[in-house]
Amino acid sequence: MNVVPASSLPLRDPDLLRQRALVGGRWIQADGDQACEVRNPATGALLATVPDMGAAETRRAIEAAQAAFPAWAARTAGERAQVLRRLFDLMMAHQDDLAVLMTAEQGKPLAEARGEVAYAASFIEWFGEEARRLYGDVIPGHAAGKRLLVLRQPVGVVAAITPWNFPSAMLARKLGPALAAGCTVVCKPALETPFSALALGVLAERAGLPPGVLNIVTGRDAAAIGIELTTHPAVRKLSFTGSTAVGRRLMAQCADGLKRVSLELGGNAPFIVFEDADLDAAVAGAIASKYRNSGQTCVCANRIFVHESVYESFALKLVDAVRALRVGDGLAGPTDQGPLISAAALAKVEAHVADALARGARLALGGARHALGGTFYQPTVLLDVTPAMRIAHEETFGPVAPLFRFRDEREAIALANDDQAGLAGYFYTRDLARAFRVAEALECGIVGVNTGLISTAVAPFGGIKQSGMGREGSKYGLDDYTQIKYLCLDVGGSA
Ligand SMILES: NC(=O)c1ccc[n+]([C@@H]2O[C@H](COP(=O)([O-])OP(=O)(O)OC[C@H]3O[C@@H](n4cnc5c(N)ncnc54)[C@H](O)[C@@H]3O)[C@@H](O)[C@H]2O)c1
Ligand SMILES: O=C[C@H](O)CS(=O)(=O)O
Repeated sequence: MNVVPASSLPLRDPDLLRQRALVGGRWIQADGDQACEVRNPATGALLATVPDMGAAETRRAIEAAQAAFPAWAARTAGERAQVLRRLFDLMMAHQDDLAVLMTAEQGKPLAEARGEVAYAASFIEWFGEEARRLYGDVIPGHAAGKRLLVLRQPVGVVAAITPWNFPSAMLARKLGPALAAGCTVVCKPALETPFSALALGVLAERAGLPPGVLNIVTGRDAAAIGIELTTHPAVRKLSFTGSTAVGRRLMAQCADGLKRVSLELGGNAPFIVFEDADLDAAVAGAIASKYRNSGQTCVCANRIFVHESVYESFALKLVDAVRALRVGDGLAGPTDQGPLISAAALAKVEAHVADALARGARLALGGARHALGGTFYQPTVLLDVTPAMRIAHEETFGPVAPLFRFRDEREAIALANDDQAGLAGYFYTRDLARAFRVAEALECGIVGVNTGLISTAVAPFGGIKQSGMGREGSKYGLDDYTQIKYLCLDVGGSA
């Protein structure tokens, strides 16, 4: 097996590239020493391997997390906060190496990868601070001598399953609140992108996280690992980020054990350009929202609705901006767009474009595989798209901007809400009254008004309808990892 030696990646700290899983504070192989290959999606080169684990190793990871829970939960909030602060500092100190690992395994531009590392680290920082403010309540008694207290306690062992598109941030968005609350974690990263998670495991150890508090299992049989994570009685909560189909299945698997579940699922974000919009700002917002991570983003603009009176001028401006995007291998030089994660992802993008063109859409730019080959796809703009096309109701997860027309505000809202997804929505207008009307009418969990970038650790991130439940980030993000305990004390009547 011609494994690309770790030294072939420009890492200052090669130890961050781990080819072992983390269970109970030990870096281990799979029980049968079998391993999975991980390849660079930009070049197809073999990067390294990770253990091909299954139910047995996952069970041991859960047992390690269970054993570590009492001591970690008993640490003071300040002690947990200090460990999280050290982890934040280490992530930022190793930002460049973590970004190289991410671009190598996921393909995103290096600048975006650096940005994701900082974004991921901000969740660790934010929840390290929030750990100290995990307040309860004292409630005025309902009867003489009664004293009522409300405690917020950690839920216990948390199973975290994360996707490949933001391999560091999607894990940190769970690790931050879970560890801050006093929970312990068993994480299963996507097989396409395990190294970002494993590198976080290395830094967590260096930050002083005790053995067994964070466990990371890898393997090609996600279903087998998932069944263990969703049915083992010691797991009290599942936090999942990924497709709606898998989220639905995992929620069902958690039902028998009545495990707490939070789901960050698929999106189909509308991006509405009203007739009074600042078109240059709207184009900049559309580029930022649509083409970030080559369109492989849950909150990216998946449907762009433009008022008929500005449709042509917006389309011309957008095409000019998309034409300037630099496509390439993020480790070979400055780029704005990388490869898609897999051949299957490429096929879905091609199918959406073909279906739209077959049903009457016009191609304004792109529309074919990129000359770089592999899974690179040309940044694409489609015109005259209608709700009859697949691209209107399926998450494309690729660099394709489909432009729809609308006549008035009522129609725009109806078109935007005509979907089972409800994660993010965006619109551009200069009218303040309209901003509130439309923001309140959109059926989604996150709304960007005159901006295409909404993601931050300080705000609640999550969707409604088929886009999931629960929120990650913000003070609300702790709710998913804590449970309320009510104490009723009878301290006796007056002296
Ligand atoms: N809402 C959000 O915050 C958010 C963020 C990122 C991605 N996503 C969504 O994730 C999807 C893309 O990511 P993906 O392709 O990795 O999604 P996916 O659902 O295929 O995989 C997500 C994770 O689940 C694992 N998995 C797959 N089948 C499983 C099973 N049966 N049991 C246990 N684990 C299983 C995968 O190995 C991976 O780790 C898109 O739909 C995107 O919108 C949502
Ligand atoms: O893909 C979904 C991620 O949540 C993207 S973001 O970076 O959090 O916006």
